[in-house]
Amino acid sequence: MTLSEVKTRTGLALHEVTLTYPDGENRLTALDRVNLEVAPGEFTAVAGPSGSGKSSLLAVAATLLRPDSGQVLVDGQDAGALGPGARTALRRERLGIVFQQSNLLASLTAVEQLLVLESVRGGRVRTARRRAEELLASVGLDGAKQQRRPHQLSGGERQRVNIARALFGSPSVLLVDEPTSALDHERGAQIVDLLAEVTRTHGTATVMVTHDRDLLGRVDRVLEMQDGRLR
Ligand SMILES: Nc1ncnc2c1ncn2[C@@H]1O[C@H](COP(=O)(O)OP(=O)(O)OP(=O)(O)O)[C@@H](O)[C@H]1O
Repeated sequence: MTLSEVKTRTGLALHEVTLTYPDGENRLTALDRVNLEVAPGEFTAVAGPSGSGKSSLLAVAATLLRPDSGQVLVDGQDAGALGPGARTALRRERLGIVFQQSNLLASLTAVEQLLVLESVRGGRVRTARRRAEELLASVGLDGAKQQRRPHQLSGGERQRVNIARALFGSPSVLLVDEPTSALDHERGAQIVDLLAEVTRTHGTATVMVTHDRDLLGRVDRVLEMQDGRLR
């Protein structure tokens, strides 16, 4: 049994989360008493206008920003109650993050993008390589493409590598920021369908932030962000 199989998975919960930023003399409220629960295997989209707080919501859920008040629970663990080391461990072991901008390393092949995480963690290379290859194949990248560097892949293929990399640590929670912004409609739809599929097969509690309303029919639930409020 692997470590991931013994994880207790309850997904993501935000309770009454408020986040403010400094704004001259005042504070700007980016998140205003936000409540959100996403169960394992559930794919939730958060839509809303520019500046409504979507990226702030993801950053707080990713435990990268600490809210002014309220709780962020990942598999029932209160991120705010953890010290920096334990919070980093929580992020590494339970959270998968797909950023808007592909932040793949230019000099590494697709398979190495995943393995670099494993060498940081000190795992066994051969087992890790097999897992990386299987994951890349499962998101639609065949053997030859797994050996390509980012500039030799299309935007959609790079996004597939990002998704496989986010899944590599067997996360409970998958956070995805505007995954289709660099893609045309058809390729964007394929990426959202892929996210729906990995949410089912990997059982992740998935939250996707998006501007693209045409894609919202493909998710389990759509929530609207407006002026820092979620409904
Ligand atoms: N580091 C920061 N310092 C001060 N204000 C910020 C900071 N980051 C975001 N904001 C403000 O917080 C509010 C929410 O921003 P956020 O980036 O979360 O919105 P968004 O919905 O993701 O927008 P977009 O769709 O344009 O990416 C905005 O008014 C923004 O100007």
